[in-house]
Parts: sequence; C-alpha cells; structure tokens
Amino acid sequence: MENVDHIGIAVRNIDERIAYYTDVLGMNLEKVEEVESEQVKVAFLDGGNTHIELLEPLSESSAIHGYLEKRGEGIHHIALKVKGIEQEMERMKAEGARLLSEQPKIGAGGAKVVFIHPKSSFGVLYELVDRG
Ligand SMILES: C[C@@H](C(=O)O)C(=O)SCCNC(=O)CCNC(=O)[C@H](O)C(C)(C)COP(=O)(O)OP(=O)(O)OC[C@H]1O[C@@H](n2cnc3c(N)ncnc32)[C@H](O)[C@@H]1OP(=O)(O)O
Ligand SMILES: [Co+2]
Repeated sequence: MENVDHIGIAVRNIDERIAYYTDVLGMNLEKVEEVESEQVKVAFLDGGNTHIELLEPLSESSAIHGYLEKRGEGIHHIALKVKGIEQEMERMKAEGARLLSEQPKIGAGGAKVVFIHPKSSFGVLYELVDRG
C-alpha cells in the first residue's frame, strides 16, 4: 500500500455540496467525471497528499444510492493506492480479505479498482486503486 489515495464521501447532489468544500473548507476542485461502471458522478477535491471524492448516484442501481437510502450522506470508503493490484488481490485474499469482485473494475480516471467487503475489514469499506 503506497498511500491513502482518497476518502469517498456519499452526497445526494454534488452541485449542491461542492460549494461547502471549496468556499467553507477551502479545498480546490480538481475534476468532475461520471463513472459508468459504478453508476456514480464523482468530484475530486485536492486534500494535499490525498483527495476527497464526492460521490453522487447516477441511478438506483448505484451502491451510493443504496447507501444514501440506508445511512444518508457521510463518509463512504477509504481508497488505498497500490501497485500491481492483481498481485495485491491474491495476497489479500490469502489473508482472508473478502474482495467484492474477482477482477479489478475501471474506476475514476481509468484506474483499476476493487473493493473489500466491510464485514471482512471491521466495518470500513476499503477500495484498492491502481493508477498504473
Ligand atoms: C468511482 C470509484 C473510484 O473511486 O474510482 C468509486 O469509489 S465507486 C464507489 C461506489 N461503489 C461501491 O461502493 C462498490 C462496492 N460496494 C458494494 O458492493 C456494496 O455497497 C456493499 C459494500 C457490498 C454493501 O452493499 P449491500 O447491498 O450489502 O448493502 P447493505 O446496506 O445490505 O450492507 C451490508 C452490510 O455492510 C455495511 N455497509 C454497507 N456499506 C458500507 C460502507 N460504505 N461502509 C461500511 N459498512 C457498510 C452495512 O452497514 C451492513 O452491515 P450490517 O449488516 O451490520 O448493518
Ligand atoms: Co473511490
């Protein structure tokens, strides 16, 4: 694991929330994009040596939609930057981690990503991110 790549925060509407992060918290907005594979719209804010990722659901099939329904807005996941995600997946599986997909998926910025079930990581949803 190289560093905390980003902290994912679920929001109902990015356009309504972004001003709080830029005007009140003083963060810089770096980019906004839609990630089809996860059915989310995301906004990356510069957090110094990490990022804040705001996530808004694009459809009811989005994991973020379900999260908001059950728990409302708030911290959703912690993303860890790794090199060689496939090897890391094998290593972590051997250590008992419950990965949510057999193969990495394509996440924001075209990165390879995979998630670890929070029930196997003591209540925190972790994402592995390989930016190549
Ligand atoms: C764009 C990309 C990127 O950065 O590149 C992204 O981040 S996309 C980020 C959005 N995509 C994802 O999150 C994909 C991975 N997530 C998933 O597959 C799902 O959200 C699961 C994590 C499997 C949860 O889905 P499920 O339908 O099981 O929801 P559920 O409400 O029944 O939750 C099952 C149990 O997990 C807990 N749980 C659910 N979501 C959680 C979360 N975010 N953090 C911690 N615990 C969580 C619930 O409290 C419940 O525990 P109890 O039974 O004790 O109440
Ligand atoms: Co993420």
